[in-house]
Amino acid sequence: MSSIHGLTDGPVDHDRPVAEATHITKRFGPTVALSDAGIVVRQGETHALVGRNGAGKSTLVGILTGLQAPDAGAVMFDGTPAPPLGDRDAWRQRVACVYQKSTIIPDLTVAENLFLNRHARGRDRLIRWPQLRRQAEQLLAEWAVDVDVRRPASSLSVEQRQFVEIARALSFGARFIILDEPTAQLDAAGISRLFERIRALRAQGVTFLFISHHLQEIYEICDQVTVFRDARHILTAPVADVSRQALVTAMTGEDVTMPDTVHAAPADDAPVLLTVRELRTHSGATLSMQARAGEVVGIAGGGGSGKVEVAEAIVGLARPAGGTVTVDGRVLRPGSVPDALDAGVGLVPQDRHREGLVPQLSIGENVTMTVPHRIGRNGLISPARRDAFADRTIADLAIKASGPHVPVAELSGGNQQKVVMGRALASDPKLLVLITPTAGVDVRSKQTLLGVVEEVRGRGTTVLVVSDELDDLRICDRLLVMFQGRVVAEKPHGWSDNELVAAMEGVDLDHV
Ligand SMILES: Nc1ncnc2c1ncn2[C@@H]1O[C@H](COP(=O)(O)OP(=O)(O)OP(=O)(O)O)[C@@H](O)[C@H]1O
Repeated sequence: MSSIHGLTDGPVDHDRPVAEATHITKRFGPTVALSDAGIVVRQGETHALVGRNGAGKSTLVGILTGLQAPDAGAVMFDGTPAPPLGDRDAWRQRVACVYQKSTIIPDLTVAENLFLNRHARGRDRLIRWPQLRRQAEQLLAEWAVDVDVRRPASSLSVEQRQFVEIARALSFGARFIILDEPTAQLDAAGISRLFERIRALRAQGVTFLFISHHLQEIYEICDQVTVFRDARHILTAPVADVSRQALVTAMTGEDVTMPDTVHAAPADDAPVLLTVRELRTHSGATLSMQARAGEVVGIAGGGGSGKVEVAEAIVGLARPAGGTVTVDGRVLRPGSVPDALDAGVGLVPQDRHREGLVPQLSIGENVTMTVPHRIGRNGLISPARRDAFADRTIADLAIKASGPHVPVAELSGGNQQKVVMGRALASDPKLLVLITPTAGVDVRSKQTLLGVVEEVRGRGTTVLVVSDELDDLRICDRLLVMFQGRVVAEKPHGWSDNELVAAMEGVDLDHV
């Protein structure tokens, strides 16, 4: 196995480029994902890469990590040309990317994941388990990661998994780490712990490329920012020199001012559409609530609050331990998504990779999957009607794609999320349940998606927004704030960000 390295010898040289990609062009069929674009990341900095969905960020990451070859251009590490694509070990010593989607193997222990394919073996070629475990413990201790290496990787929280992946990258010798939307699934406390870790490693000379759609995070943790737009490099500058407005303008190419959300509350006499009675999840979270037609209700809460579990129980993604859900007078069959869909529920699940989409199928097939009756008759689907339906979705949600036939797998992450939303809306649902709907979605697209909510509620749809994102929650008429499995506060529209954040952390500002 390779030895466990200490950190870079000598002082950090802030002028030294650790990674450089120059004049990169990359095409996928007719799509130009990168056009003569590039980036220079210097030692010890935390460099933000931002851009709208489909701007080319993930494509650049694929090229910087040697998973994809550019059609033109070059990659250098520490001033020397990148290794050949096939030499994975050499790439691993230079760069690693921690993705939103885990790359560790759930059925293996943490120790096995850390030393996958570099097991300590004796002369008899047998794996030395005690030695392997000790090495894993030593490695995590070196990077101050407090995780029991005997645990199966599947039992790690997102935060622990990311720390393990960072430690694994460092153990290969890489001192340049790409974090691809690392905060997307973390709560506020998890984000501050991640940032502390980044700061500590940066002080030791580790360089980060940080991809995020949360611009405030970039101001908090990054020194430099690079903006890509439509496959091109637009600017690179110190974060301190770029205002938020200038950043958004660079990303969108237009001078945009964020409109104030117009808030239209539902009529007082609107009928109750959703009743959740003593719903109990297997993890012990409980919820009782009602929502009226046209009402937008938020279920807010941090990680471990139980908000996602109760939402999944409402829509049938998880079987509840008890309680009932009634939609427009119909009691839903517990744990049955088909029954919920049939009763008029539209759903944006938390994990689009697992529950959301069939990646090999086209946009058209995905958005019309739950509404075959809308695009055909007697079991025969009309491709023309399907295309027309999908074209409308593409236009309404500003999905960046050349047409309805494009397989969803070829879309950027944020655009995939919009397809999930399109599918949820396809049935004109009576109840729309959105679980962290804007994860991975760029600033402008967020406005589009949240604008759609405003529109459907105008047509009488009840919307449940399940999130810890203040932007998502701001559109709600009222919020139920969950903490440790219980609703601890209810807030009518007009709450302050501070009181909401405090309530999500379990602190009631009225009583401190
Ligand atoms: N394997 C592929 N096949 C075809 N097109 C692709 C493929 N991967 C990416 N693209 C296209 O390349 C363009 C850039 O996509 P990329 O994933 O790099 O964007 P991104 O900036 O990471 O977006 P997001 O913020 O949504 O993740 C998009 O138009 C996308 O549809």
